[in-house]
Amino acid sequence: MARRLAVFLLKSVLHDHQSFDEAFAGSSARDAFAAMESRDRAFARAIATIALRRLGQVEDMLARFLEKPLAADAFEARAILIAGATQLAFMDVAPHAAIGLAVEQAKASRFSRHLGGLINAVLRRVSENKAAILSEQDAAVLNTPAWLWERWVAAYGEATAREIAGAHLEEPPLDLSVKADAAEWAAKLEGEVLPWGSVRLSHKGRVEEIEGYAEGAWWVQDAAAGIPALLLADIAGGRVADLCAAPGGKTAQLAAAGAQVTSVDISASRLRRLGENAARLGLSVEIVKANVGEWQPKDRFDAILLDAPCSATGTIRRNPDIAYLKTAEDIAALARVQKRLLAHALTLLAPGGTLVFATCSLEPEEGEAQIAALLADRADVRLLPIDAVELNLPPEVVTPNGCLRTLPFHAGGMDGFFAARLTRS
Ligand SMILES: C[S@@+](CC[C@H](N)C(=O)[O-])C[C@H]1O[C@@H](n2cnc3c(N)ncnc32)[C@H](O)[C@@H]1O
Repeated sequence: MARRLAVFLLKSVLHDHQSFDEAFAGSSARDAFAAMESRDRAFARAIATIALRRLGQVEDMLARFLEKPLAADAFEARAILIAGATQLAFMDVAPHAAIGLAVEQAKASRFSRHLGGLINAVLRRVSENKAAILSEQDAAVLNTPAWLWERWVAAYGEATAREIAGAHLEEPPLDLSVKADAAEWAAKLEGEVLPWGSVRLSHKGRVEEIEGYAEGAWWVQDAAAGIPALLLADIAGGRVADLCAAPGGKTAQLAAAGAQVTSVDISASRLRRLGENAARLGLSVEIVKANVGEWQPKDRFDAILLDAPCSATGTIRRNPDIAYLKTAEDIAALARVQKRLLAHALTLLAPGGTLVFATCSLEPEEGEAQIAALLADRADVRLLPIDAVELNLPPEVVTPNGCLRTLPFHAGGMDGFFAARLTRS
């Protein structure tokens, strides 16, 4: 059953272009997967996630033994082959189990029944030849879609692009943001406190079962995602707008720092989650459903955090499906949205106030270039440079002009984030 779910998840992402998390969440509502034990679901998730992290290598292996490419409508057989080869090459699953169950699954399906023999032959050859193939593959290049590889080489140089791609192969740790007493919680949970206050756990389990979850002592948030809110210093008692706020990781930080927070988002369902999260954490925030590009509050804000919608290529390590769901056109379209939201957000800032613009993208159009264009355009807007020492940040995450640029391999692994701190006269 685990293999069937893994194949369903791979088909959902690679063929139906659905997000992995949506497909995984939706799968439990399907009769076929409803009764699965959580251990099997976790194994299915592992197969599909590793397959997406290593997709280029896996497809390269398969192509070596397929006499001709599979027909376009053989997407189920393709997913069965990918799941099977992933188990053989990257999960140390016994060949008779990985191959036998793949063939069984194909034979039980009216779409793939006729390909059972081919699947058997190809997976056998993968199993026999995997060590030799792995030793000659260029994992970084193969596992990064070509258009992203070209962009990252252009933006960061080849050596850094290789480090980015390398980080995408690693299973990320679980990072928490803590309401208070990070050191105490790190000790209790046997984690470590990172210098800017996030707590990192190496062991994983169901988040809801970890001590402190139910009492609202902490929430899950990548260590890099925890930095933008810290850039708004001295906000206790101030009026702060968190724009594009749901599900509320940064809202929680701002509220825990003592600000009066107004959280704005366009999505009702995501705002519902924000409300639930704030309630669990015992934090009080004002929630507004609005389009940030048009929102007209009564008063201006002392501080604003705009965590704009973006391509999220900085989160590929946590969400490897993103590499196969996003396109270059998405980046251009999102950059236009960000420009509009940022221009409007600046109108909501009190003169002399501070605005942090953030995206979890590796693409300069959604970060460095966005801010360079704004500063060239607007004499009334100024960059307030970030000082790594001020927040105990590793020096490599601050750019020469004082913006935040984290990359997935920084600090033992973190999301790729960009942030700029601005003020308006
Ligand atoms: C990167 S996520 C925000 C994550 C959030 N800041 C956190 O820390 O938990 C971007 C959010 O922008 C919202 N969004 C997208 N376009 C919007 C718009 N025009 N106005 C308001 N919210 C928008 C999405 O619904 C999504 O929740």
